[in-house]
Amino acid sequence: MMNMGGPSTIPEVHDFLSRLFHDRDLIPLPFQRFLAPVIAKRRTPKIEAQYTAIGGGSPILSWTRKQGAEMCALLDELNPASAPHKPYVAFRYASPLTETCLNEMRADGVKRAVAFSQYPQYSCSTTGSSLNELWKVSNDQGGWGGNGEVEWSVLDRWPTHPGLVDAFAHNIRSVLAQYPPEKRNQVVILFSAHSLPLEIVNRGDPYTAEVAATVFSVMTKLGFSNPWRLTWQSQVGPRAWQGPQTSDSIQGFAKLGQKDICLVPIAFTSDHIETLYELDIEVKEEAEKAGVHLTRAESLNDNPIFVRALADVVSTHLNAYADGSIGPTSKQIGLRCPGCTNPKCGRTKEWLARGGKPVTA
Ligand SMILES: C=CC1=C(C)c2cc3[nH]c(cc4nc(cc5[nH]c(cc1n2)c(C)c5CCC(=O)O)C(CCC(=O)O)=C4C)c(C)c3C=C
Ligand code: FES
Ligand SMILES: [Fe+2]
Repeated sequence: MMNMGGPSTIPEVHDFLSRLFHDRDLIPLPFQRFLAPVIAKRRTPKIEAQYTAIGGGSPILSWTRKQGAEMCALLDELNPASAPHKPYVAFRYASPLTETCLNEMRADGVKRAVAFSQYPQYSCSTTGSSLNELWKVSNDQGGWGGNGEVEWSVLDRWPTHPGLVDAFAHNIRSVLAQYPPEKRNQVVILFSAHSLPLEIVNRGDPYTAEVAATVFSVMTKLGFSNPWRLTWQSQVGPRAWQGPQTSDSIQGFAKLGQKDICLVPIAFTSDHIETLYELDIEVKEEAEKAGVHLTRAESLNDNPIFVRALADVVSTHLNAYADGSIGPTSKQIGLRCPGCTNPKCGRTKEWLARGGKPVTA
């Protein structure tokens, strides 16, 4: 289960930010090795305060472990032929890192594994970075797992999986049910996803289109019961990012007289500072000042519909792989972005297409 991860405790915040700012797949900086530590150090107090405000750390590891355990219990029933199934967590910027994950798999003698991205929508800056890291750690000198020790397949995206869409629709309906019937279908459903720098969007990154696909599937499931928009949050730094921004959009709607808004975080499946701090504290305060009554759909976390969806995504993949109707990767992952200049992408994708085996002469 691959994801970015988050600091479970306050003392882990600095190392989390340091790894994040060192990642050239996420943020290519000039003089990265010198600038990354400086920016990470400067940003640490602010981010520590945010994690303190949400209870002293990111809940992502505990949610991921719970999701993994429940998903595998379901998988043992659904796919007895490949049982027992066991979840391993590989975070990009926080513990447990890819290295720890592979060491655990090695100790357990794992021979078959699915690299399962926990980002439903694919971006080269998120899932792509995690896969590049998997290549690096498993292929580096002394690394394990990248030379045929493990038969790998990849679940790189699942933006419109019916179970995922159902889980989002269920959480939205639960919030709408709290409104009086005469207001219920007037509430604006405001889907909010983490933004991307426009350089990445314009390189041809699939993320914005896949997020829009999730949103459209959820609205289809809801029978287009309400007006809706997709907006983008959490931009950092001076570069241009995909807009419109979530907070600006709420202010814009307020000016237009639209004062009932229900926020839906659509590109991350567990709670994290961007829901618990940015949306629930910062954005909510600004909205209230503008006279907007803001509600939020719960994150998917351990929603049973969502956990069943995770099991179904994997089960369907295992069956299709076993009967030969799919290979180790999706067709889509083989196609690099038209503007890609990152040699790591090519190397990782070729290795994954071989199911994690070395090149044979
Ligand atoms: C699908 C989700 C995410 C995308 C896409 C994404 C892209 C992206 N992020 C940054 C920079 C930062 N992100 C930070 C934290 C953070 N990012 C996401 C998700 C996505 N990011 C999450 C869930 C979190 C919080 C982790 C948690 O609490 O569990 C941070 C650190 C916080 C801060 O300093 O503000 C930075 C920096 C870029 C540049 C980027 C696209 C290239
Ligand atoms: S940046 Fe998208 S494939 Fe390299
Ligand atoms: Fe981010």
